[in-house]
Amino acid sequence: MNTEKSAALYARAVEVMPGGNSRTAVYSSPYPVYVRSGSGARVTDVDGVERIDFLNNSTTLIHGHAHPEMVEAIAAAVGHGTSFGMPTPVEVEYAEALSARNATFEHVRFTSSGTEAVMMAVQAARAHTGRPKIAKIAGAYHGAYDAVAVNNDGSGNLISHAVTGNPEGVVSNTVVIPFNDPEGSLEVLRRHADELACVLIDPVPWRIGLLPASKEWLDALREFCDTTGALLISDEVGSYRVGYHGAMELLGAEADITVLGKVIAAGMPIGAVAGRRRFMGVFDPSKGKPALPHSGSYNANPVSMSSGLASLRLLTPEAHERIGLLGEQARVAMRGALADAGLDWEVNGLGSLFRVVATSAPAGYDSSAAAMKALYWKLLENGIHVGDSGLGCISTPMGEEEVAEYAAAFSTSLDQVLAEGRA
Ligand SMILES: Cc1ncc(COP(=O)(O)O)c(/C=N\OC[C@@H]2NC(=O)[C@H](CON)NC2=O)c1O
Repeated sequence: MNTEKSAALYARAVEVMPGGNSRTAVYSSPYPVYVRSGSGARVTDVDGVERIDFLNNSTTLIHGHAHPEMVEAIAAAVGHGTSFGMPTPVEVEYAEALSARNATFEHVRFTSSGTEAVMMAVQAARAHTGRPKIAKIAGAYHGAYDAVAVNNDGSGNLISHAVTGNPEGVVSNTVVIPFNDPEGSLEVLRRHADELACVLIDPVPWRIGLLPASKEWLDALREFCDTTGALLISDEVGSYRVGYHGAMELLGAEADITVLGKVIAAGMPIGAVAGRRRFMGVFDPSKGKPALPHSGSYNANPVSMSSGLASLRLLTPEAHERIGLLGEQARVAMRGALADAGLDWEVNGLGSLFRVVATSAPAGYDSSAAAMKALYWKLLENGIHVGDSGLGCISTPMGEEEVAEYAAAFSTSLDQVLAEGRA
């Protein structure tokens, strides 16, 4: 596989950036493949190699690359100015459209990333309740905010290990609960009940396997929060795309506050906090100094707002259903290829999201992760881009042809990985 130009770019990058990188998720060893452009479901790298993009920037690009309606909306917005020290009409229009997506989105507020939206949702819960502690799922990822950068690496154990440098004063206010384990979760939550501001969950947490939350577990969390006054926060930055009204509605549950990002603008920087009025009131500056002041130079900038409005217009119930069916086709095809290869790996996901979970190391590989990384590179050689930890998704420009191409490449790449392990 020709990656000469990527190698040359990386050699320059390491001179001016730590490890030549600005985003851990896009680093690959020995160096990442650099992309030149994207169009629809396909991307072209700097060496001219075209691939079908099933990663879509960590599932953000639900309408693929350079969708004509998205480009038109963003270009028109840019032509009138990229940001202002005043609100713009499109912020109101987009807030109305987003609020209409779910009955619990009574009030919405915009940020420029999912990380910021998680941070503001947690701070809102702390401001509303006056309590310091938060609970999160063991192993789940919620972005870079230090209060949630605790036990977020997919390990799943209940030890509150944290990212390097996270101070004890932060880590001690974050407790972790076992995913989809009602009794185990309640045992932890009851121990901290009078100090808990919120229970923060991802209803389809990708780092611990991309399995959906069970109704039993969600009901147990809902009842705990109703009883103790802690807020139930659903972080749907990644999982919102599983249903027109979002993941919690699809799973038969309700959150007090929902965090959104990625697909709600599908390409421009975005984050959103959407919740019941009584909880969002901490942000309200119209009745004197707000309990929780919150600003950000690009919050609700008209380019992101226009991108968001275009994305929601394209995200119809029919579009959701179609990409959900294609997601299931991809999951079934991958399970068949793994069975044919004699591998016990899992294929999980919901709707248009999927993830291959390497559960064992094939012959010749010293870990399942090493085999997964080998599969990532083989798929790149075979014309497919998907996450190096197995995460992938369907975009609206895709059809059965792209899924068939993916299935064929997945089967071929799997055989090549196993053959190399045996060699
Ligand atoms: C549930 C959830 N909450 C918050 C965030 C942060 O949003 P962001 O600041 O807009 O990236 C995210 C962001 N990205 O998650 C997808 C994926 N998750 C990851 O763990 C990796 C990083 O490590 N491999 N990179 C990714 O982009 C998220 O999934």
